[in-house]
Amino acid sequence: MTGLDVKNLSKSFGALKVTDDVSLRVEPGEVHAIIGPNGAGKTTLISQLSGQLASDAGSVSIGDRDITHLSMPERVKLGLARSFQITSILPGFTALENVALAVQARRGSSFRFFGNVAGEAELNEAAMSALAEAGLDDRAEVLAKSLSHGEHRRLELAIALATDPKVLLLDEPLAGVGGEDAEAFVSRLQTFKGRFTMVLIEHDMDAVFALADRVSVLVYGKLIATGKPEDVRSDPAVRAAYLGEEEVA
Ligand SMILES: Nc1ncnc2c1ncn2[C@@H]1O[C@H](COP(=O)(O)OP(=O)(O)OP(=O)(O)O)[C@@H](O)[C@H]1O
Repeated sequence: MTGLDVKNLSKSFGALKVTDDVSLRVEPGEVHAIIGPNGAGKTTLISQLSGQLASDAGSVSIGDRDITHLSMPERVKLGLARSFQITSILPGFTALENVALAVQARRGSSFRFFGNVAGEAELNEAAMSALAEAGLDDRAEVLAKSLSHGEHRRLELAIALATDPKVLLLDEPLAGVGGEDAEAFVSRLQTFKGRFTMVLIEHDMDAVFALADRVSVLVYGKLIATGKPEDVRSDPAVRAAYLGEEEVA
């Protein structure tokens, strides 16, 4: 199992310091949630971890490998996957074809377009297994553009799983997913616990408290607390800065 080490990471947009000297150790196998009010810098931080956004300062390591200067595809090959923006879904292709492309990308084979991909039984088998893990195998032949919002989310998860992640970055997986679908999605994510490390950004506090081993709280780009969910929930500084605000709302 592989952990993630984040040291003194910062990013500014113009005069706005969006992440400010963030240091964080995500233990191997842990589900680590990052919570915080709107605009706190959570998505920016995930983008810095995934390599979509270059940091102004600081370092990121996966296991003992420093990946600070690696591109996103290089990070994916080392096992750091981001759902849900790792690959944009191709609406005119089936769920299976979308996942098959991710399998192919992981294997580092050149980006051959369809015809070849659909014909490769072994590739399809790996893609089907990722689809099944995301609960979407019965929709394998459906065009991505015909999937519901909840199914899209599951397709994005399947695409991330197809890269065989060691560390999975989940950026608001429940956004726009409601009710029973959300509960089913949380249960699905729970089945991945212990298989790989997860960093989760999520506004749905029920999901956070159901999934996270530890929680870090980001406010105005700074981490103000890290700890077990129950400790963070009762931390006065956190309540004042964030959770209290939700209750008032
Ligand atoms: N590319 C960019 N250029 C300029 N400002 C940006 C850019 N990306 C983000 N910001 C600003 O940085 C701040 C943090 O944004 P970010 O999306 O990281 O926050 P967040 O915690 O994920 O918010 P939310 O919970 O609302 O998704 C915001 O004020 C946002 O407007």
